[in-house]
Amino acid sequence: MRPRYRAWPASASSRATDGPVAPISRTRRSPGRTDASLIPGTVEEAAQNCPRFRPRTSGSGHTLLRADAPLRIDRTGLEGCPVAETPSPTAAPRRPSPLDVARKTWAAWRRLSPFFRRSRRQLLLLGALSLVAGVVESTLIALIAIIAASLASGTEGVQAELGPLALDLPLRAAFAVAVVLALGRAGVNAMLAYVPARLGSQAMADLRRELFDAFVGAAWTVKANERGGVFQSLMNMHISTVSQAVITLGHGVSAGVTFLTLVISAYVLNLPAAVILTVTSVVLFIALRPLARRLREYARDFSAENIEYSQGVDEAVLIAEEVQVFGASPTYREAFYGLIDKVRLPALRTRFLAELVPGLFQSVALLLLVLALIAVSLVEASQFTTLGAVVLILVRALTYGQQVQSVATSMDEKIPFMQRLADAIERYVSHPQQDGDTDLPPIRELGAVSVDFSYPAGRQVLTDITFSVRRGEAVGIAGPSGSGKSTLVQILLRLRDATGGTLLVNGLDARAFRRRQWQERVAYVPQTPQLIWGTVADNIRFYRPDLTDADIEAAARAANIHDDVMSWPDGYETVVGQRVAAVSGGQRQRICLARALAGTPEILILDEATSALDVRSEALVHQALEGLKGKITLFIVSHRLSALSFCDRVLVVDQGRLQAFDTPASLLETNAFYHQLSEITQNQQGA
Ligand SMILES: Nc1ncnc2c1ncn2[C@@H]1O[C@H](COP(=O)(O)OP(=O)(O)OP(=O)(O)O)[C@@H](O)[C@H]1O
Repeated sequence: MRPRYRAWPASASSRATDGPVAPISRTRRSPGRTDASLIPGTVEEAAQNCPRFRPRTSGSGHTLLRADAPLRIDRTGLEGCPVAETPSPTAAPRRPSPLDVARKTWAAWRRLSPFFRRSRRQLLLLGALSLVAGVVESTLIALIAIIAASLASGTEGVQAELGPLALDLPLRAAFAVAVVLALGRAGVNAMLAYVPARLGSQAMADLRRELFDAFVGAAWTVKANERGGVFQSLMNMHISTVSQAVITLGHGVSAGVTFLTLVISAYVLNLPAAVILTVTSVVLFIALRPLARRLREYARDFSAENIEYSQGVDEAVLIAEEVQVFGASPTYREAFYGLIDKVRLPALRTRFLAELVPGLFQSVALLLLVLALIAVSLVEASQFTTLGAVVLILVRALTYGQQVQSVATSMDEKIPFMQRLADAIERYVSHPQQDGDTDLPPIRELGAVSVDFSYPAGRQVLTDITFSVRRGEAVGIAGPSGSGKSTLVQILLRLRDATGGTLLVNGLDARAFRRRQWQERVAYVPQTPQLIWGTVADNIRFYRPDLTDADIEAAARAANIHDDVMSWPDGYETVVGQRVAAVSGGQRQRICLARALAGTPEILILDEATSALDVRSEALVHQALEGLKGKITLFIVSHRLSALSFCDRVLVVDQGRLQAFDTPASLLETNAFYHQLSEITQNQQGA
């Protein structure tokens, strides 16, 4: 029996399912699996581990698996494949040694420190400002305490021993100094509020640029394997969280320095009280660390579930039209609600612990403060004025101590987001697009010699493909579904490199040539080209500012879309985009053809660009291609005889091998696939 293939709806991954097919994309990780007969992790991972599955991608972009025998998938995994390595149930996990912990902490810091590198100067500025704020505040607090004591005792002036300093001021002068200090503190406070805000917004913009550049510069293989919604979630939620982390760190530096300054002031004023305060804070900080560790675990779950959720949201937008037409089925609804619920619990736990830890710190700290004061009053009952100042400074210092604790808690909450962002940037940066360093000459001849290709986790998709195409030829690419046509196109576009053999340009290895020049000279129209939100002119120009309005119009004429554009009230200024009904599918295809032609390419590749069009739209595109024939080299992937018979020669690919490369007329006589295609077409036309 021939194995069957079927596209898999994303929502299906969350419910029990039977059948000989399984998705390898858009599936969910199953935490906490223990059953040795199931593979924990994504189905993609399962496919890599399990010889029963072979992956492929359909023309519609779905990634499918072929199973040799019926199997069952449910939300916990994939039944029937052995776990590659089953950990021994008796082996107790080794407790990490303090050295391990230190090493891990250092490694984690080294990964995360780049996020803060650019902020270092401003963090130093914050530290300096906080030092000033701390000194001003402790002086002000001590002065208030002393003035209050003087007023209570009815003395004219203000006299006190402030550690090594002896204070002797008239009351008015003391009031004036206090007002100046209070205003100064307000000024420093404003700066302390501004610097972290600036830090955060700067970090957000820098990180967005860095992630975008890393993504754009990454090899296509990495981007093609990225699950939907991941990049969006990284760009939005993760970067926002990391920028908040930078702000939080700024507040932490500020609170920490102010705390230390106040503690030092307390040391100067009253040593025993200060010692007790320091010990109290350190003990508290250490006692609350386990809770903070738990918080970090919850935050990690929160980050992971958020990615899943973003993926679901992304998909909800993609299939909005179908859902509108078919209605949201209870199963789809249930799957989406499942995503919402999966985020809810980690969000609840994370928020609860994030609020609980600082609150606990404050409550316990106040209790310990009372105990500390009792101890101090017993030791130094005679120095009531300085004792009053110390009490106020201690209370204030505890507020900053609590802020430091909440900063630590908040950082725990955010670190998993930072780790994930660092992972993604590393993933993109470590797989850059390869580039050549030779200038690309005019392309006289493009060919392949013994080209093989295998996807990383899959079988060989192309085998020993050899052909050569002269400049100006129109070449069709035909073959059954899954035979490797789109993969061959990706190699011609240099999106993927052949795993064996060579793509040749004028007899030289294509990898030697600069990619930028390749991109300028080799254009592409995919099956479902995307319009960007903007005018028709923007869409044709597509971020190439050197293209003039005349170039845009010429390309639109060549693509047979000019007349349509001119019939719209705003002409080339008509706003189009993914969700604008202003253009039909055929017009969209021709706008994208114009986009491809606007850069005056030497090679144009169309991957089933007319397969979704009606006969009239297809005829208009063919008319456009007719005008290009002989001027540029054309590669046209198509299942339609109308498109293929227009070509000079057709490459017939079957099961990854080149079956024939000949003129349409000869293929009709000699090639079974082409002949069959012709018969089907004739039957359809006759029907
Ligand atoms: N990203 C991928 N990872 C693993 N295998 C893949 C991937 N993309 C495609 N394949 C496999 O490569 C084979 C060829 O796929 P390709 O999309 O090139 O075929 P095609 O001839 O263009 O098919 P169609 O006419 O249906 O679009 C398929 O069997 C598919 O399973």
